[in-house]
Amino acid sequence: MAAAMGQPKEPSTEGDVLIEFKDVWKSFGSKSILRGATFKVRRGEAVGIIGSSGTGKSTTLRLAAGLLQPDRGEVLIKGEPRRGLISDDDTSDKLKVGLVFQSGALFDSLTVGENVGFMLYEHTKLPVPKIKELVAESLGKVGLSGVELLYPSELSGGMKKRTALARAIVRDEQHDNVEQVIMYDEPTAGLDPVASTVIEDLIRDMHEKHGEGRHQKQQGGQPQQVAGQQAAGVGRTLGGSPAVGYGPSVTDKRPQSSATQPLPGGITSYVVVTHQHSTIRRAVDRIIFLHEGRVVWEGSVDEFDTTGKCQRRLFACWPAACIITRGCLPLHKGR
Ligand SMILES: Nc1ncnc2c1ncn2[C@@H]1O[C@H](COP(=O)(O)OP(=O)(O)OP(=O)(O)O)[C@@H](O)[C@H]1O
Repeated sequence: MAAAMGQPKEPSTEGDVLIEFKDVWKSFGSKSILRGATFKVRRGEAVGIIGSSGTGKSTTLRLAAGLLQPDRGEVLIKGEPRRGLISDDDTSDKLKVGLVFQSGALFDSLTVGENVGFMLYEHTKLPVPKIKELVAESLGKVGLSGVELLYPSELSGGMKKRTALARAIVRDEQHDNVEQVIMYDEPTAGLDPVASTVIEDLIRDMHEKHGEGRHQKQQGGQPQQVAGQQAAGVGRTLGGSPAVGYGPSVTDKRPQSSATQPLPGGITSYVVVTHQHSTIRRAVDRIIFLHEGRVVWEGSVDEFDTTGKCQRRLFACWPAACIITRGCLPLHKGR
């Protein structure tokens, strides 16, 4: 169920910052895409990244997930700079950053069960029955119980997206209980309104049941597992090649902010790139507006509706291929 809309969670301490972009620049050939992007994702947040087509939203997610490296600037993971790509980076024992691709990036030649369990089959020594159990559990969480033996070609668009979600959250929490941020790249693109709603509510639900909702209940102290609750997690779903960089890792034992002490293995925060109003409405608390490679506005969904007419105009015309009034944006620079 979607949480109350437009109530941004704004954890206040720097200890709550999980991902930080500091003046990040990225070009592809002669095309300059990100030009000084700066923002933070904090513990407990549901963030939406919006902006016109080609402005660098997916590139931003790939940088955060360690699939790309910035040309300039830094991507900090819990305050530590990512060094290199995810495969040789050492921040993964502090925070897992999972990416759910727009296409789902499922392997057509593998069954749904094999797709969902891919990371566990390839990168753990778990016995097959255990993996099947975890896969079934994960599919159950996205409402797809019993489809293990189907192939992606037999699934509807919405089912493919749910399978991709199931793959993102499948994990063996006993061996991998690091808190995590999931990045969803246009999770509802191409779906009808009903199927979109299912995905939007799933995203919100998985976060609340397996991440932030559990943090709220904890009264400080050391991270602990809530009895009887299954932690959802994320393996990295990387660049169409989910084989990269998954494996057992260690819980971050550094001190955390006591107000929002994370439980291990939870979906701590998530970031959604979307062009869909409904996704912003149902699944997001805070918006980051990217334009021409920079963050030009940040704020809650409510603020986006109510602060100046400029934002309203942008929101109203977005996501159509509207022409963003150049003189308008600098008046409303992000805070
Ligand atoms: N690996 C790459 N090599 C070359 N160009 C790339 C690469 N990845 C992205 N680009 C280019 O960078 C630009 C930004 O792409 P990106 O996918 O980040 O935009 P976006 O804001 O997510 O767009 P959309 O909303 O249309 O998905 C595009 O022009 C794209 O063609």
